Amino acid sequence: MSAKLTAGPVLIIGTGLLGASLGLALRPEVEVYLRDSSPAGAALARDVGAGRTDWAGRPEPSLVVVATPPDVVAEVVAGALAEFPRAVVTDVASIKADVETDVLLLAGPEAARRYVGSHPMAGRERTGALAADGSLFLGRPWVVVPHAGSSDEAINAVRSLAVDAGGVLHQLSAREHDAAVALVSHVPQVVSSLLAGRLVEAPAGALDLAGQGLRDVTRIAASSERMWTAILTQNSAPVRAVLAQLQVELSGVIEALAAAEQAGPEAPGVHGTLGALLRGGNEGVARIPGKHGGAGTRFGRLTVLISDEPGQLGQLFTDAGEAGISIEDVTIEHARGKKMGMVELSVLPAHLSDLAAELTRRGWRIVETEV
Ligand SMILES: NC(=O)C1=CN([C@@H]2O[C@H](COP(=O)(O)OP(=O)(O)OC[C@H]3O[C@@H](n4cnc5c(N)ncnc54)[C@H](O)[C@@H]3O)[C@@H](O)[C@H]2O)C=CC1
Ligand SMILES: O=C(O)C(=O)Cc1ccc(O)cc1
Repeated sequence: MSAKLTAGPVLIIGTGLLGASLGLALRPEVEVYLRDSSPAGAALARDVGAGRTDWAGRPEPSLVVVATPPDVVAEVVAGALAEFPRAVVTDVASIKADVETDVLLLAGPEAARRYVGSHPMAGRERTGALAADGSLFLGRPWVVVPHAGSSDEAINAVRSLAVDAGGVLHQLSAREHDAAVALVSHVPQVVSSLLAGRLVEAPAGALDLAGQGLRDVTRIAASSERMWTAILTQNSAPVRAVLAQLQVELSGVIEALAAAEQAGPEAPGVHGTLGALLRGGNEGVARIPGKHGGAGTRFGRLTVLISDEPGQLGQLFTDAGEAGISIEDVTIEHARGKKMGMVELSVLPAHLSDLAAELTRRGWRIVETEV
């Protein structure tokens, strides 16, 4: 018996990162067909195991998932509604209101009863099937976005798809969705790109000093130009609204720094403005849900120096395991040009001092602990 709710076959149109990852997540229990405007793109997704390309003449898909770039999603959805008159059709585009309006216009209200938008909040900075990963959606929010005319059957099929892929269900209207992702996804992309853009002409000597902080806030600046220009222009009003708020606050910070420059660091208002900036950041970051989806868990962090030799990392994990302490997260930073690196282990704060003591006893060099 299939362990999935989705009966299939599922046709995935657009077999890049998202489409191929979804195929991998659904197979082998669900039969997956692949289609892409690039035959090489479809063949690549087939070769990574995301589904079959030789599906002509086989049973019609019961569900079509459109995973093309966002600017062509609406026309591809409308085409699928016409080509497969019994299938439910969804898409995974990062913006929803624009797509919904265009699908209703292109397909008409009757066919559009079989359309429900969706958006898995999971991705990577890389595109294409070679970067696909069947566990991409595990434990990540998956927003189901019905429109007023979506049928219950279509809504249930798309909710089942999200669950089968391992996602955590959320349901919002297209407008609610677009406002939410402007704040949590689209503006972060703009801010990350703006900051990373400042690095283009930075002296190499300055970049050599870069630490984890810069890497954290610029990771998504490596994202696809084509996809993100389409997302930003299709969600322009909500993104602009958040950026305008940032602009006001940024002007306040610039004014405070100008006052410090002219009248000294103790000039009236300077500490108040900068303190409010930092406090707001502390409060905001504490509200981001933890990796398991609940309220944000604050972990203690412990940084260990390791030499760049085979087996060091495995030994470190073994030693932590033997101390009976579960590692919640890990980041590794290699020291450029040196045969060593820093491993930052995140653990529950109550376990931090025990772990530090045990690792020190076993000969590890602890560089920093932070509650
Ligand atoms: N990359 C990410 O992190 C995330 C992306 N999304 C959404 O997923 C969708 C796909 O993004 P990716 O997989 O990253 O892009 P991608 O560039 O890896 O894949 C898109 C695929 O669609 C194909 N394609 C383009 N036009 C087509 C058409 N008219 N008909 C059939 N195939 C066509 C391309 O050849 C390509 O293989 C986008 O709508 C994006 O907003 C959603 C969540 C995360
Ligand atoms: O890399 C990350 O942190 C992401 O959150 C990726 C992402 C990119 C685009 C989306 O529409 C949804 C998720």
